[in-house]
Amino acid sequence: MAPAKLAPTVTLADGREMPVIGLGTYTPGGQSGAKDEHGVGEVERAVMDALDTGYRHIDAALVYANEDEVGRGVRAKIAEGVVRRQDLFICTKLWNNAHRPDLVEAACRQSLANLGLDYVDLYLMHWPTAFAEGGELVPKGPDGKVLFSDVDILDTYRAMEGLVDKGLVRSLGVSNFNSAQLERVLGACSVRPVVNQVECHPLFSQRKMLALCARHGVRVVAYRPFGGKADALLEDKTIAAVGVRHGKAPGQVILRYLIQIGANPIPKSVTKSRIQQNFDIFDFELTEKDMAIMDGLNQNRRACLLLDAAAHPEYPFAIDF
Ligand SMILES: NC(=O)C1=CN([C@@H]2O[C@H](COP(=O)(O)OP(=O)(O)OC[C@H]3O[C@@H](n4cnc5c(N)ncnc54)[C@H](OP(=O)(O)O)[C@@H]3O)[C@@H](O)[C@H]2O)C=CC1
Ligand SMILES: O=C1CO[C@H](CO)[C@@H](O)[C@@H]1O
Repeated sequence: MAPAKLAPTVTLADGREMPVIGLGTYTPGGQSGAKDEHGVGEVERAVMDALDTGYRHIDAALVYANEDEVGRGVRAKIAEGVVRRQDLFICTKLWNNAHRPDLVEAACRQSLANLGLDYVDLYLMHWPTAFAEGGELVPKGPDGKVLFSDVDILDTYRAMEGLVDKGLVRSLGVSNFNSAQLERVLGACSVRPVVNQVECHPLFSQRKMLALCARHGVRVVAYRPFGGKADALLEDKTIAAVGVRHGKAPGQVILRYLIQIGANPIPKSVTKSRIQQNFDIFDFELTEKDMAIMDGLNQNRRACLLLDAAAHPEYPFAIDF
């Protein structure tokens, strides 16, 4: 097989390189997702298709309950000689029920065991909201309310810093942090967070977060780049019209837009043709006029509300950004 053409990379604040686009792996339902006739899970297959296509950046999380599939896909392509571990950028995330400092290393080791890898390139605090520690991913009381914990985000982050010293993790970052939470970490850390992974798409373009992150040398990784089903961005006529001028599909216009505003999208797909389409965005550029049209779609509207944490004192979306 001819070597795949790779995506450009951005240099993170710690000097490491991150491919500007990654593959998302969140499938509602996680591991229970479809398997093919050979018993290969849809996410495992998607990861293999993505690596064949040229993706080198994969976004995973413990809570997606499919790190094992991600790992199998990655290891299969390493074994085939399609990729080398050192050329990959694998991200995974610490879940809310393991924020207590003494639990952080075990949670990271669990992710590494699930993935079958010795280290990840990026480890994120998934949400800034600690849940009650222990077994359940979303622990609930008898009244059905989510049980929280009062572990401070700085204590969790400091424990994550220890993972870098131990070689389990190359870079650190956060996710779903608002401006105050991000600046608090930046003001107190010894290992700087290089990424804040947040929702970002044409309806929620995150210009303020992008500007803040740029000032601090933090990259914005754009999750839910297509805005979610309810928003039907992929069927939006304005975006489609921009695409027609470039011979590109709406999804490609959206991904290009995100990259041109300085965000790094991680579109999820388990469909080979879409995985390929989403990667085929490096042969065109949106013009200033296209960008103005796309900017005009912003409604400051989130799709991902993290409702399980809505009553948490650190709920991130209670302030402007
Ligand atoms: N940090 C956080 O809190 C969060 C992180 N994430 C991360 O971001 C990733 C992406 O976000 P996600 O919520 O999955 O949503 P996306 O915006 O990536 O949308 C995924 C959906 O779009 C479909 N799709 C993908 N490409 C195309 C295409 N070219 N044409 C038409 N349809 C397409 C997929 O279908 P199909 O798969 O069937 O092809 C799937 O239904 C996640 O997978 C996860 O890794 C997401 C949410 C929160
Ligand atoms: O990463 C994630 C994937 O999507 C979920 C549902 O919207 C989020 O809750 C979560 O943060």
